[in-house]
Amino acid sequence: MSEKMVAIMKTKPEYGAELVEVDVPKPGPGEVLIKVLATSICGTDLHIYEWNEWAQSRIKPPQIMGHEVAGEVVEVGPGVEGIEVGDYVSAETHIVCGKCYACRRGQYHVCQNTKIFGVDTDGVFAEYAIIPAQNVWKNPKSIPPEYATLQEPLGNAVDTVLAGPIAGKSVLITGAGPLGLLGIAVAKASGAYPVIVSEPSEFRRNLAKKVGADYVINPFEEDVVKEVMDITDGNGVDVFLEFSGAPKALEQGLQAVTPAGRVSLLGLFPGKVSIDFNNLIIFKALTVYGITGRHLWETWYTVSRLLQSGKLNIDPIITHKYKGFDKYEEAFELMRAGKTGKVVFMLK
Ligand SMILES: NC(=O)C1=CN([C@@H]2O[C@H](COP(=O)(O)OP(=O)(O)OC[C@H]3O[C@@H](n4cnc5c(N)ncnc54)[C@H](O)[C@@H]3O)[C@@H](O)[C@H]2O)C=CC1
Ligand SMILES: CC(=O)[C@H](N)C(=O)O
Ligand SMILES: [Zn+2]
Ligand SMILES: [Zn+2]
Repeated sequence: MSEKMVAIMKTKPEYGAELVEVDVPKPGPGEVLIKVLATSICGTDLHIYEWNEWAQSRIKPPQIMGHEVAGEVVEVGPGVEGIEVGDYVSAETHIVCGKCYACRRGQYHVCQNTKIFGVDTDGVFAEYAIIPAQNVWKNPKSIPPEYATLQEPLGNAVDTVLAGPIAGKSVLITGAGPLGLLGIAVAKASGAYPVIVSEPSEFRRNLAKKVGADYVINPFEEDVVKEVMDITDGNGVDVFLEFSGAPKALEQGLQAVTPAGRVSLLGLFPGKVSIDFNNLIIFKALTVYGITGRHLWETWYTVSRLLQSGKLNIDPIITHKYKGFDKYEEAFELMRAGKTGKVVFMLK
């Protein structure tokens, strides 16, 4: 193994990133070193690349980017047990403390001391990467690296879709970005029908149909609520899954969900949102879930088994696969333009 490696690094507190050559890191106590086989871009990486307000408040350059990964363990640090050189792994991004009130209640996804690797530490957009041993997830060889790297965002989609009963339920999904597209795949694999998707981008509405959406709506040109009512004989949908972070979509979904229906909210809104709570939530007796991260480790088992079942139609979602990191600027610009589903860097 060479002592140097290539990495995509946020080198400066400004727009963009650089492809740099750095030392291959050594795993410390409780850490493993992996050779990266595949890694994929998350919307959060785009925020860091664009250097938006949130990124400026959280990221401390210089720092290697990226947090979605599949790789092979090449070195194990002192004190690590149960992980061997050669293991094929992915990683949970939330580094949790195990000591806080949330962790002690088993609610690790809302650990009050969460650190996120690739956000608060060096990440995985590199030939090799350090992963805390407590965050390592072992993959079966049957899951190819380009799927295995998507397990982390698939976990967000699984927690959103499967927060309540879904088989045989009518569903509205607002937002068919990478996460909404994964949500469509999970909903269809889980027996939902019809799955109605509201998405302003034609490119992404077409992707939604390829993934299995039964109906697609352009919210900028059609009346979402009317379309949903027409499709559901005036009843509304049983389940509303919000993946856009658009306040208008939230309001439309709350109007379109049937009384006593279920709502899962994953999308992050640009700021405070004004909602008619009395008429859209309380008098409709809705069950509303806030979704963040992944339940550890239950969600990872669900994601892995869904992938192994072969029922998740995620091939159309992987719209761009790059060999190595050389075209990383093109990848980020295409993502920024909304012209992608998931973008994967293959390093095998
Ligand atoms: N809660 C959590 O743990 C996490 C939340 N997120 C959030 O989930 C959301 C989805 O993530 P990505 O797919 O990566 O985001 P994205 O920004 O790529 O996709 C959002 C989609 O919503 C669409 N959209 C915009 N306005 C709309 C409207 N009025 N109606 C319907 N669709 C509309 C956009 O065209 C876009 O395709 C984002 O807000 C992201 O910040 C992402 C990761 C974790
Ligand atoms: C911050 C992230 O983007 C990450 N995917 C998460 O689930 O927290
Ligand atoms: Zn992410
Ligand atoms: Zn904790």
